[in-house]
Amino acid sequence: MKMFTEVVSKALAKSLKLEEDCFLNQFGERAALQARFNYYLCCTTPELVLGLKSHADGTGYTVILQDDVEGLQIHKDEHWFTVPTISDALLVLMGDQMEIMTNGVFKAPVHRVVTNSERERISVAMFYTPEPNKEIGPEEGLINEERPKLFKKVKDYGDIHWEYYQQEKEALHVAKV
Ligand SMILES: O=C(O)CCC(=O)C(=O)O
Ligand SMILES: [Fe+2]
Repeated sequence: MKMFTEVVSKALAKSLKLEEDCFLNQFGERAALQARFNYYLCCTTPELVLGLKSHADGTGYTVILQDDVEGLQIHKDEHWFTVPTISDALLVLMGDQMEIMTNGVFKAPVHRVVTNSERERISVAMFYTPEPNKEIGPEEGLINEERPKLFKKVKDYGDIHWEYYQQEKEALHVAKV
């Protein structure tokens, strides 16, 4: 997985015409990679019960492996879109900290998981987060007259995000200029 995050972080940097190690440098040598196994039971009233409430991740980015049962949905333009399941594919979902590092070019999508009455669902989410105590902030190359600096430097943003998540609040405004 470490190798995977290196490849992805470099590709993301190159796609924005930035120096390829810039995000890896922000994540730091001791960047954290934590896995969570999610098990969603069948639910007889899926219209009433969510598997996971709506949120944006506090990570740098999250790598998700889904089984063949749909359930993950992304919020865009006031609609929920179901993410298709593709066998053996890894889904890379931007987290708030990539939104900060890219000065808002990449957005951390709000997402949720719905339940279904016929099949249980399992997913593995790997949370890739900058190393503890390391300051991260917008890449200089993504700040200009048209796109002024949108975010301040922050550290341990994952902890701040968790506090807000518990209270059902979004945390990103804390990092806004
Ligand atoms: O189960 C999924 O597909 C997504 C899980 C998720 O969003 C999370 O664990 O933060
Ligand atoms: Fe998530």
